[in-house]
Amino acid sequence: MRRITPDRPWPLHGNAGSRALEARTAAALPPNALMQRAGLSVARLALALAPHAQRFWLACGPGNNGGDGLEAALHLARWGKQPLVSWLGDAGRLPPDAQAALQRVRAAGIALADAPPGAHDFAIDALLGLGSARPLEGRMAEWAERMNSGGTPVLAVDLPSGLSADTGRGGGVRATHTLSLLTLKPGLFTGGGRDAAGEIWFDDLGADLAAEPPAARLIPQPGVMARPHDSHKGRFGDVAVVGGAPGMGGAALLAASAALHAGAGRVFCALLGEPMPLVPGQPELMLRDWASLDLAAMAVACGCGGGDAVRAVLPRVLSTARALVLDADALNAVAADAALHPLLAARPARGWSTVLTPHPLEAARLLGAATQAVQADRLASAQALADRFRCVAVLKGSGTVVAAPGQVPWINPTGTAALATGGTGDVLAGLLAARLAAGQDAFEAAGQGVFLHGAAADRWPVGHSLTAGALAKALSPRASDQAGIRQGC
Ligand SMILES: NC(=O)C1=CN([C@@H]2O[C@H](COP(=O)(O)OP(=O)(O)OC[C@H]3O[C@@H](n4cnc5c(N)ncnc54)[C@H](O)[C@@H]3O)[C@@H](O)[C@H]2O)[C@@H](O)CC1
Ligand SMILES: Nc1ncnc2c1ncn2[C@@H]1O[C@H](COP(=O)(O)OP(=O)(O)O)[C@@H](O)[C@H]1O
Ligand SMILES: [K+]
Repeated sequence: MRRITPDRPWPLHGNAGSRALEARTAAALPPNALMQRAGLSVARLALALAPHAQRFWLACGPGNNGGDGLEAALHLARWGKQPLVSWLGDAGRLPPDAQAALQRVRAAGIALADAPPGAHDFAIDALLGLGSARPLEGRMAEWAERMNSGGTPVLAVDLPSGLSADTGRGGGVRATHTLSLLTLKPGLFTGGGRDAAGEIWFDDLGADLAAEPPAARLIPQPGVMARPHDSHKGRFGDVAVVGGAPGMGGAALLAASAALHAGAGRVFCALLGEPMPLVPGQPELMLRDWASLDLAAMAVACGCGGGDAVRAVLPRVLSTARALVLDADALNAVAADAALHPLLAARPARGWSTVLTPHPLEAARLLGAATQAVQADRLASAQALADRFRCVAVLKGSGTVVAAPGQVPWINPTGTAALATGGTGDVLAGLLAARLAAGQDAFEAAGQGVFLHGAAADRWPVGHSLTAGALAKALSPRASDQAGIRQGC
């Protein structure tokens, strides 16, 4: 068992993959062994998290997730703790493993209540796991609410009850810790999952994770891109930011600043239709008329604050830029103008890379769907975007998803709601363009870029508000170096 950190590209398995691995693992073990392992693991983590707690409330549901809770109660009782078991199952309809656990609990003389205890020191949520099929209601909803408002730590068994393993939708219990069993589930890391799950722990219970293809992977900590002594600015590539329509120049300048701080060799900025401003404090930026830029020789970030003006430049951008990040108004223009789609679709055949960086509303426009539908299954939505436009799609938000045709999607474990402030998306676009300019593969650049963008927010000092301008400056490779980001992926 271990706490999950982004030290490797952890495979994530959804409901079907987890069930397949469960069947495979259980088949190689004596009856009930898997659930007994699960129960022991839950009890050990509960004890480690709260060594001085006495009263452990175990809220156990009607299936095997409840069975895990019952097995945990047996261990806690053996270790001299007081297990307070509330159970809302039906003995006649229990699956066999949970039935065996119930008999063992009864044989041990542990009482089963049909209501929560009056007081407890620690709560274990074993109401629902993979079998969660509909929103919590009735007693289950009441018990979940009791855990949420109980003022104690809450350890969710396998999943916070009500949360979809596949999508991170739904929910009910808001755990402080989740012990994911057999597999790590994508729903823990995206959408509502990160808020519901708290700190994530994992026990594979002996499963061979490689035996089942993952639905996604967690982005691991990238290594620092080496800058050899014998190098010059040409080696790190040129970035051009094309955007910043009247009144929105700041967005383009933020992207340009991010590209600069992320290590691009030279950064050009073309503001659409606005007189050339001076950029105080950022003299390194080269402000140019967009028509004068040799887009074929640069990585281009297009659309940051582009307004309607970006529509006019997109045909040339799409048919000349070899490495391209499309953000914000460029995405809205693509969504609104089907005539641009063939230009976008023609890019992969020319060996050119494209990264789309929509937030959920922009993704919804591109897919012709509602934002809610996009958020309801973020992995599927990102994959649909990638497949439709044959590019790398970065669906932003909590647990950003990075998808590409024929690839296992990434989910980003870094970043917080501190990023929910104007301009941080422009910063991401500039950062990704800098990585493309350095010659990185687009899928890898997108994955590593979103990781570093979120990581910069994660190490933001408490009490200092995060602004996009300051975030851009915190992207320097040395800043992540100081935070110990050294391992390769
Ligand atoms: N079979 C085994 O030996 C093992 C099972 N494991 C556990 O088993 C879990 C999966 O077990 P199950 O497939 O039995 O599923 P669950 O225990 O998650 O729930 C299934 C039951 O809940 C009911 N249900 C679903 N949604 C409900 C709702 N909103 N309100 C009320 N009832 C609802 C279903 O009708 C069904 O009776 C995993 O998440 C994991 O915790 C693992 O620990 C590994 C070992
Ligand atoms: N709650 C959150 N948790 C993690 N990351 C977030 C959260 N909210 C926003 N972000 C990140 O902040 C950035 C915001 O981008 P975007 O919505 O395009 O903002 P803007 O258009 O103002 O630049 C994205 O990288 C997104 O993933
Ligand atoms: K649970």
